[in-house]
Amino acid sequence: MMANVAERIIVPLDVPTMEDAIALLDAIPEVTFWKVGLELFVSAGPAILEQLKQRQKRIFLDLKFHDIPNTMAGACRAAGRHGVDLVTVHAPAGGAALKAAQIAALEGAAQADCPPPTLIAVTLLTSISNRDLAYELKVSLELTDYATQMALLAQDSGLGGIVCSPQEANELRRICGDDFLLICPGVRPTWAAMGDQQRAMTPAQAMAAGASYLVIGRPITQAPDPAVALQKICDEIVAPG
Ligand SMILES: O=C(O)c1cc(=O)[nH]c(=O)n1[C@@H]1O[C@H](COP(=O)(O)O)[C@@H](O)[C@H]1O
Repeated sequence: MMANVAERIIVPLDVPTMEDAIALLDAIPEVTFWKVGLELFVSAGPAILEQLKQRQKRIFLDLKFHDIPNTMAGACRAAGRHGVDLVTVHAPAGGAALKAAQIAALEGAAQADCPPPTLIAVTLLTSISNRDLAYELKVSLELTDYATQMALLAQDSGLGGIVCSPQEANELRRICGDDFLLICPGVRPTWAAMGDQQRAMTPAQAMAAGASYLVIGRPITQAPDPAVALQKICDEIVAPG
């Protein structure tokens, strides 16, 4: 039971250097699924992916591509060649870009003779509040309606899933069905600081809402003992207090 729960937690390597990343990998060997994001990929490059493969880890390459179709396709083709499990794009890039990205990711994987990644689209960043959406981004839809439209755009474009807040997960699971991956960041145990997350839920609530995987960073990585924090989160998911 515990092993299954831990396997559904993706931990981001949100650190500045390869050395810091390796120190984190060594500190929590229990983590099976790691996320490589913008900070580390820009600093360390694809070499970090090799480190993860050597350790037989699953890899979420989170570079959140958002560009015109031709550029998205090129980036996703290159990502497909890395043999990673998940790759992110931004849903508001539009249907043509998402479709081109999906086709190109499969082409890249075939060229490199590796398993194709699952492409997932960010619906609306979990750092955006209801108020930000309306007043800064000038989106007149209700937040859940907007996230739903982005999720359906991703699904209709052939992608395998989305990144969404746990607050929308219940509704998006109902609408998109059981075979669609819902990856949920914006996860905070009651004992952790919110930081810049605006639409968060606890790990147990996020799982109950229908998340396929939780992305949990600072509550684990900034804890005095990351392994203890991970265990505490797993315990809280199995037996919510
Ligand atoms: O695509 C993501 O992973 C992502 C999307 C989103 O809407 N919100 C979000 O927080 N993330 C990522 O999830 C991680 C959350 O980290 P913590 O806030 O430290 O738990 C970060 O690496 C973010 O880049």
